Amino acid sequence: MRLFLDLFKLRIGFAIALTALAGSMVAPGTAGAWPVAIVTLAVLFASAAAGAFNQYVEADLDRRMARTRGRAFATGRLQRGPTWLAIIIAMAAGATAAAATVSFEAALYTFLGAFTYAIVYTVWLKRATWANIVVGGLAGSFAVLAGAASISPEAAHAPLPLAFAFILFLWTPPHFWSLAIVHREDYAAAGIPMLPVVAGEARAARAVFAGAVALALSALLPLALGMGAIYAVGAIAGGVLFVRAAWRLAREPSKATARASFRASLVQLSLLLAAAIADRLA
Ligand code: HEM
Ligand SMILES: CC(C)=CCC/C(C)=C/CC/C(C)=C/COP(=O)(O)OP(=O)(O)O
Repeated sequence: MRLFLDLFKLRIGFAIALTALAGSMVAPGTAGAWPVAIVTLAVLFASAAAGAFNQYVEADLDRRMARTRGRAFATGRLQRGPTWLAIIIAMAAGATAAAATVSFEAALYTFLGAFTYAIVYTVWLKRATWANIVVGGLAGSFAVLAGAASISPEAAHAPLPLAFAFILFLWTPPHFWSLAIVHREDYAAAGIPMLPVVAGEARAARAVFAGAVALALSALLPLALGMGAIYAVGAIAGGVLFVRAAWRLAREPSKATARASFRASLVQLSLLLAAAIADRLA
């Protein structure tokens, strides 16, 4: 069970699936429960495939980092080879095909989300530039658009889904840079140019703070586009929480303040997505 959760990064998968569900809820129009359920599950499976692919490709890196040393491909508990590659590709293809039964756009964005994480971020950018995560953040944006496309092809490009896609894009860098400060030595040892490694802890901490402020402000944008009071409470509470944690990190960069900022990013996103869904159900 533990192996399964870790191999497919299922906790992250559930967050991505919740993101897609929120995308479908804020999209204009209504559809049956089926298309929404199919696309939400397709995003979960596509994310699982991309997460397993990431570990398949990074077995060498994972062995050099304390946090990831115990992963199945890194320890050799699972053998790298054609069988696992086939399973991973089949999962991604199956997820994209399932989304295609709903609409071309739903399939396109599900595919692009997994492709951005698995290929653009993991293979092309992660080892090459500190901006890896800025581009990689588009993966979360695609989850929003995939969810919105479960309502109708045009719904994915309506103002509210686009606003939430933008919010996810802004969310990812301060989310990840907080954690990268905690594990800076790990990334340095593995030779990965994450921001705290190339720019130092203090500048990375200031970037987290600036990112959290931009995020908290952008989270207000949906209020101008029709979201109501329930969303306002979740977006403002989450924003205040994350900005406060990021401020403490910027003032006093340390592993403890960075860990608190990472946790605050997860609470902020959960509050924002849950509030968006509740607002639409109310
Ligand atoms: C390319 C962009 C991203 C990067 C590089 C990134 C990086 C990370 C890392 C390194 C962890 C540590 C978890 C582990 O040990 O596996 C993590 C945790 C987490 N991330 Fe992200 N993340 C990204 C995007 C996202 C997105 C878009 C979401 C959700 C919408 C998300 C949700 C989460 C959650 C829920 C956790 C906690 C999981 C746990 O406790 O195991 N992340 N992230
Ligand atoms: C629409 C759709 C299917 C979207 C899926 C996108 C997705 C799963 C994004 C998550 C990105 C992520 C968990 C990165 C982990 O970083 P890392 O792999 O560098 O972390 P590590 O050091 O723990 O391996």
